[in-house]
Amino acid sequence: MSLSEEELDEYHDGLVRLQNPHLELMDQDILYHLALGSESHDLVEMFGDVKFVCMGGTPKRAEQFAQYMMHEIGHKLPTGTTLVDISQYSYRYAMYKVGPILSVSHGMGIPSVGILLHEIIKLMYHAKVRNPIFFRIGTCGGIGVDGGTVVISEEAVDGLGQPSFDLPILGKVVKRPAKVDKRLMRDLKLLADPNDPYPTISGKTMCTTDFYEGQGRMDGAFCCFNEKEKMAYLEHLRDEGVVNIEMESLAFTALTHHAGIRSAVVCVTLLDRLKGDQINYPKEVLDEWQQRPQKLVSSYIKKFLKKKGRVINENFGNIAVKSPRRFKLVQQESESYD
Ligand SMILES: O=P(O)(O)O[C@@H]1C[C@H](O)[C@@H](CO)O1
Ligand SMILES: O=c1cc[nH]c(=O)[nH]1
Repeated sequence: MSLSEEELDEYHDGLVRLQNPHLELMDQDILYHLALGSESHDLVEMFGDVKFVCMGGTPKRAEQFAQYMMHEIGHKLPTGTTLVDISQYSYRYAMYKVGPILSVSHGMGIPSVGILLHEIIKLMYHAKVRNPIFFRIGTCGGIGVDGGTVVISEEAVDGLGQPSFDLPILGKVVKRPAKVDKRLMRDLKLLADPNDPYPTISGKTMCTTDFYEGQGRMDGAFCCFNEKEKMAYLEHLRDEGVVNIEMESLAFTALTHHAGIRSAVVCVTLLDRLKGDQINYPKEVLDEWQQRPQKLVSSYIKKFLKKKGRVINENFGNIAVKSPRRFKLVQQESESYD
């Protein structure tokens, strides 16, 4: 059961609550896929000032977003240090911290983002983070919209059009509603720059468990339908209000909502699926497109920090830096951003 609005309101302190009584009984909690632990690391010291958790599929995007945000908020690293992947020894996900921003890769698909969310939500809990906001910054296929369009998800549905994340647990299907935070979604929409040479729209996102047949593609190793059937399906999706298809929004919105964490999904379309299956734009074009959702999320973060009286162009919080022997944290200025 998710926390109701009233229950959330009771938690004035904004701390992340876990709905798992068993964790309290454990001596330590090993966040295995992040290469972190509640006893081996001082998680409050390392992550206590996090306000934004931004996720995308690839390690490269996580690093690029961290570098970009470093520039955008004027975050300075101590002389002689570089940004490091805090989770590099997990060999699974990549994670960078830039002041109040965590930039993490989630891999492809619901199982991968689901595992990461369990551990990141526990990380928020152990670190005593208050009121964090999560973003998925991704790519997708558009339905009736050109490549390069930025899509903010209004709702997420599965491949059968159901707005819930259904997970078999102990032999029974547990349904968790895939709810987008409407206020966050509207705030993001208002931040779209009318001078951008590309549209920013919102709509229904379909989240599939496959990139090929599951998204109605005919260019996979297998295909069990013909062009006419495919087009009828994609046009049906369009008529149902689906504007894009990707592979993580369902678990992302459902698990953040279940944890009482505000979240939004912002993806760029890499093609219009009504026009084809293959992504054949030049790499430079695709790279530029992938920066578009980052720009929107950056506008939100910068506006938020300004509103909270945090001056852009100052150094923020704790950052992970490389030391000759091991990662260590350099304490700069510990602040909370709730
Ligand atoms: O965030 P990314 O670009 O990984 O999102 C989509 C959905 C899948 O993870 C992947 C398929 O190419 O891209
Ligand atoms: O078509 C696409 C493009 C990116 N990601 C997807 O899941 N589908």
